[in-house]
Amino acid sequence: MDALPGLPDGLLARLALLATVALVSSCVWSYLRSPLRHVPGPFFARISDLWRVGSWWTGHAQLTLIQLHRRFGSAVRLGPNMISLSDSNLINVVYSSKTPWIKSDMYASNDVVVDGVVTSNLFNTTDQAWHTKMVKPLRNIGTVTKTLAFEPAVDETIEIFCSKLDQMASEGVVVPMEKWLLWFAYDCLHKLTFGYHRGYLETGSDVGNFIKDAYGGLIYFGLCVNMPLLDRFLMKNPLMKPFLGPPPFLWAFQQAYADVAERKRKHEAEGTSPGSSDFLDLFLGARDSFPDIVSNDDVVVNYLFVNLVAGSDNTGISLAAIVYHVYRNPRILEKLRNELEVEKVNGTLPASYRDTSRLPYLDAVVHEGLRIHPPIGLPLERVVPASGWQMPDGGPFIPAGTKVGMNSWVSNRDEKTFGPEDVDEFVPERWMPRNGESDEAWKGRLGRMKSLMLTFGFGTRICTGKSVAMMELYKVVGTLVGKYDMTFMTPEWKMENIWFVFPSGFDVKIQQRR
Ligand code: HEM
Repeated sequence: MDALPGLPDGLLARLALLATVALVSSCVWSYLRSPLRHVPGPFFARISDLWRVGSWWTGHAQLTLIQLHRRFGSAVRLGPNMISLSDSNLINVVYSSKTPWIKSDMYASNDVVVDGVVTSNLFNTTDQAWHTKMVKPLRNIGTVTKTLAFEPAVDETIEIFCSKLDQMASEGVVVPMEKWLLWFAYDCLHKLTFGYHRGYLETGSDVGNFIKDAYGGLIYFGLCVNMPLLDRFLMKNPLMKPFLGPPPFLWAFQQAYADVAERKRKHEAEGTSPGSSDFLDLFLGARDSFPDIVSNDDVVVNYLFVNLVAGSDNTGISLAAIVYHVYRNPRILEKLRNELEVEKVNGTLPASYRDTSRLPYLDAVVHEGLRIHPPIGLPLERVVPASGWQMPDGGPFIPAGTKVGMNSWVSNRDEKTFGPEDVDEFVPERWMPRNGESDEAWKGRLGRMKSLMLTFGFGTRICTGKSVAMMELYKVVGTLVGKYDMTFMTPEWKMENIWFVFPSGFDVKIQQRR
């Protein structure tokens, strides 16, 4: 083969040889000399992150990881510099609030580049000081009282959802339930964020392809999470700019800026102050309490957008998981209906948050769904701090800079915390008092399970939308179970793990109960 024009004869071949030698040496070093060599794991995972990319590619990386932990134990080497942990007690160490370990570089591929500037958000930032500052207004907003102010908007969305279900029930059509629950979650959070529905439920479709675009972004994120180097060669590479097109969600960002401007105009014209019926008003109000943080419209739009993207798929998938498992188990469905009837909660539908959140069996069902099918299906990575970390129970010393993560699909199946019932099965009874268990012992066990379930994250980076999400889950599950029967049209649903574990094939015919 001729040398490339401009390159001396043979230089290309020598460069290729040099690169191969460097790569092979790094693999051999990684395998033989790495300080992590005593942590067991698949052979290829020890030498290259490509092993993780391959596992992700299959679409069921969470199931592979469960199997790996059952084979190798509580610590598994997932990459040359990455360890996965399964012991739910270690959540308190890795995600501790007191001395937080920072998020790893896997999150950086979620940054967007706008006009050449890399922009982070609350979810993906690895800058702990910036996060501590930016999260303050949200912590203030996420109180239970503020969440209750959102309830009428959730009710309105449930009513639209039920009117569509009533219509589909009377037509006898097959309902792809996981899609409708996703549209519910997107519409509900859009209403809570901007004060109006985007129209997913009304039209029964993905308006403006927002959900499809979000899915495309997640595929990219999920790929780079496993090998962050790829992001530096792709999206964050200036040479790739001509091939990338406009930044994702450009039109949705423009719409968000227009919504903020319109709301400010409205308050000015009417002489009103921002209230608390949606996040947009809450953030405009937060400008007074946190003027140095919520300093301009860019910050407000950043908060609103991350809410929408971080919260919608998560809630839709969780709803689908809970509803699927309940309707697949007639015994559980019956027991839940009895509780709703005895407590007279199904007298008023949509079921109220105050009524539904105090029902122990509904609470058990919701937590069991969140435990067995958490929406996020890859480890939440953190970096071991400068002091290094001595693993417990005679494990090896893990040096500073190592990436360590827990996957909630794995830690939520930790038998020590969530057993002795079969941890792979949907058994809400694990959250209920056992025969002969005192009230005090049950409450202690319940509190421990709830605090060690990783579905919403933990510590300083715990989900800021948890109380809003829980309100949606209790109310929607309470309402559906009270109002509808479902007949399954497929033997089983399928799952695809790209970062979120999306279900498909939850096809049912529905009948109104009354
Ligand atoms: C069942 C539903 C939900 C689940 C399971 C869930 C789960 C999570 C998890 C695991 C994290 C932390 C990820 C990490 O450590 O890397 C997170 C962060 C976040 N979630 Fe959620 N989420 C849900 C709903 C929501 C909703 C409804 C909202 C908005 C109202 C929301 C907004 C956020 C934000 C803004 C963050 C970043 C927080 C920070 O780093 O300070 N989430 N969520």
